[in-house]
Amino acid sequence: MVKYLFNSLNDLKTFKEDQSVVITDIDGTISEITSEPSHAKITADMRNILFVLSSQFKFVGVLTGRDINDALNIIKLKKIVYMGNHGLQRLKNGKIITDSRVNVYVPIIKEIYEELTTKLKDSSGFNLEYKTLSLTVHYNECYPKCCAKKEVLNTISTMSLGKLVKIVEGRDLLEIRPPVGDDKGSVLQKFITENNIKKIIYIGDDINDVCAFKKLKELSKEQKILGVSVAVNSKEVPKHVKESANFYVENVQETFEFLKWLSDKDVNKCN
Ligand SMILES: O=P(O)(O)OC[C@H]1O[C@H](O[C@H]2O[C@H](CO)[C@@H](O)[C@H](O)[C@H]2O)[C@H](O)[C@@H](O)[C@@H]1O
Repeated sequence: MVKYLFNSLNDLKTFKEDQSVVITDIDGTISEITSEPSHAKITADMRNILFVLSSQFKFVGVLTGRDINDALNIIKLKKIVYMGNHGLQRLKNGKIITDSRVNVYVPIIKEIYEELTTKLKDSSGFNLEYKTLSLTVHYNECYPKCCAKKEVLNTISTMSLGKLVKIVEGRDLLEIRPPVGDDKGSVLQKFITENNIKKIIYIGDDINDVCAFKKLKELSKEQKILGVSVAVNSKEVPKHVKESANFYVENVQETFEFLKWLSDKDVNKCN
């Protein structure tokens, strides 16, 4: 049963130590949702707390559906771990490493982007975010949203290249991705194994974060790690997303409060 995080801080004191890891999603988790994706940003306070935590903890990182350059532009911190395009891109020693399995799909994604742009140009509200390795079709400005989603799915089904890609639903969006690569759960698991992580917190708000929540539960149950997941709630967040996590906070501001609490070494201030 998911618990309100600020009633459960005692359970989380064990994470206030330098071997801990915090990985977070970006949109809706550490940055407020904006109707135009390119307007998303994090506050100076949020940036500061991520910076502080990155010098206290083993790792602090973001695992996002955004292109990694976009994530870098939003976060603007050198010391943290970046995993972009749902883990298809990673930043290592200042260089972007791309999962080589996607190379063959790059021109396919581009062609689908161009075709969709043409086919959806007379329908109002769609916003196409081209991310080289994937493509996001936002319909948050369409009305009704369910029809917009159907329109995109129907349009892709008429394209010959449509059969070669994977379509994944997110918060008022459909993502067109290569059929290779992993979900956020498998990406997180790989990261945990590669870095011998024993204590990890994952924070997210979207359907795509559920795999990460579930993976941490599974690995914790097998006693491989001590992992907790935190869902950032809002009226747009589907109930099952919140219920898949161990804890929830009510909004992005509470994510910040939680990160601040984690960075505070004085455990007596916890409650
Ligand atoms: O895994 P995430 O970091 O949460 O990435 C998921 C998608 O986030 C972005 O879209 C979401 O945020 C936008 C800005 O607030 C908002 O306009 C949109 O409705 C949300 O779905 C991003 O633009 C996508 O590329 C990511 O896949």
